[in-house]
Amino acid sequence: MTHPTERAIDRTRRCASMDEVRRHIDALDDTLVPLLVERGGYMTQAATLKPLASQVRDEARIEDIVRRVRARAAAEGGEPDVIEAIYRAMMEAFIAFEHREFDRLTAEGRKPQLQQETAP
Ligand SMILES: C=C(O[C@@H]1C=C(C(=O)O)C=C[C@H]1O)C(=O)O
Repeated sequence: MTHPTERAIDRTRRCASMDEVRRHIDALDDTLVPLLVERGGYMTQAATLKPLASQVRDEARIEDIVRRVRARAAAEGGEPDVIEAIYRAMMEAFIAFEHREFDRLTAEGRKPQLQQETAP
């Protein structure tokens, strides 16, 4: 259980101007974007490992992630509905990227072939 003083919401600084607000937002985006890029790298890995394009979108996994991040948002003093909306939009963008990666890797012949495709 997260200690109340360790919640993310409690790290938000009180600002006296919009300039200050935006400086804090820019600094957080400098942390967030590299993490999102790193997360995207796993879409390429997933595209390599999934044998079928129909496996790129995994509804059960999406709902597991939504459940998990909603709970984490609440524990951090945030809004579960806001975090869910961000995550659903992010995962749609990543699924589209994973489909592009799946197609690219297939075209480049860098995906392991399915058993039935390699059988004589
Ligand atoms: C990375 C995966 O592929 C897709 C992308 C997901 C994500 O962005 O977390 C989740 C589920 C899948 O629809 C996966 O199956 O885990």
